[in-house]
Amino acid sequence: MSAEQHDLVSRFPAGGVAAVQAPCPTPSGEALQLESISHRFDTVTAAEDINLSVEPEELLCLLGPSGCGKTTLLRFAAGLERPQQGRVRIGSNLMSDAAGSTWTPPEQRQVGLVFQDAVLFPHLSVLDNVGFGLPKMSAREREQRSRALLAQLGLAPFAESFPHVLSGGQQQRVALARALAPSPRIMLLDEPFSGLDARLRDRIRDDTLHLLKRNGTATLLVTHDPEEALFMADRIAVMRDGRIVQQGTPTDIYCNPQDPFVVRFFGDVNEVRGVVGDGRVETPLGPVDAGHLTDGTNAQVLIRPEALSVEKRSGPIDHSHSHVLMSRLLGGASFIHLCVHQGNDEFHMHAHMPGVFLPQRDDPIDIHLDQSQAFVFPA
Ligand SMILES: Nc1ncnc2c1ncn2[C@@H]1O[C@H](COP(=O)(O)OP(=O)(O)OP(=O)(O)O)[C@@H](O)[C@H]1O
Repeated sequence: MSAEQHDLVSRFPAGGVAAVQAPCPTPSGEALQLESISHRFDTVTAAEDINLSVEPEELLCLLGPSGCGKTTLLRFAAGLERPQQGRVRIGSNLMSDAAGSTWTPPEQRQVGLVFQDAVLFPHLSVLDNVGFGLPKMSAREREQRSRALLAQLGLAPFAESFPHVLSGGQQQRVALARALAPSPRIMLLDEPFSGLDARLRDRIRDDTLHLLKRNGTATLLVTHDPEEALFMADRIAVMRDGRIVQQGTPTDIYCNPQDPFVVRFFGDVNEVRGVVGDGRVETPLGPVDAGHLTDGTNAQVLIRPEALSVEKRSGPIDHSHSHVLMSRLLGGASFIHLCVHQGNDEFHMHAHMPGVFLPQRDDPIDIHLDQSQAFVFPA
């Protein structure tokens, strides 16, 4: 537990949730709004004119590489840091305004905070940890609410246990239940699954998603993991260097990326350069529609490996034709290294094929391109 997290837990209950008597009514308008937020730490721009809102019941993922400013935005929402410019609203209430004197401390914001570490009270039972943020409820109501949340997370048998006997994943679920217990206006989750091993992480993500949706809780989730964002989010905001590069539904972001950074951030890509002619760019896999780019523009074409469909050709080994370099089974998909020919040029490309498809080294192949996963940008 970091010193700051210890302080937070001591200052206000439930690991960052202000104590409330009963579930809050759903606020009108956005659950959270960050308006024109800018902030610098010395020479680092952590936030540059950020405008972001989370709707009631919506789960918004802030996605980006380490150091891009995700946690800083979450801290502005929680009231753990004051932005140098801009405003923060929770529900219809102004929480902070850099231009004026408005400032609401974290314990009065009715937010639920969950960090990468569970930060439980070691001397309290699981049940009492979850009920800690509900001091104004009767003991009976508090117990009912806590047990109901524990049951939703499969933790009912551990209600009387103490945190030290729980696994890391179970502790993280208790932290979630505790943050949710007072029905916060918004849950702020900062990489809550990143300390868990892969299989456990998948289960807890799934449990968390269902819990948040069942409770209709607006949530801002910070993550650097694109798969996690796709799995969890109703909407994703992709960040880089303190700026939001693109925001939209997971399908928008994945299938209609507006910037090469967004394409690359979601995984491996095959890159080809060319010049737009007749509204297209010639690639070793055939012509790709250049969209709005005008003829003569130098272009980069980013092609996702799953856009390549590989078929084995019958016939002898012929290195003047596209062929297989190596195949690996990844589990649900196969990863194939290809030598792709275009005239006298050779390109090393990657293909993902569903299921078990493992052509041998040197096998001659035909390749079909799914243009919906090929994206053209100015070079
Ligand atoms: N209190 C601080 N003092 C100085 N620089 C800071 C402070 N807090 C954050 N920064 C810097 O601001 C930038 C954004 O940091 P932030 O923690 O918000 O990024 P992040 O995207 O959450 O990264 P990570 O995923 O690694 O946590 C980084 O360059 C970081 O070093």
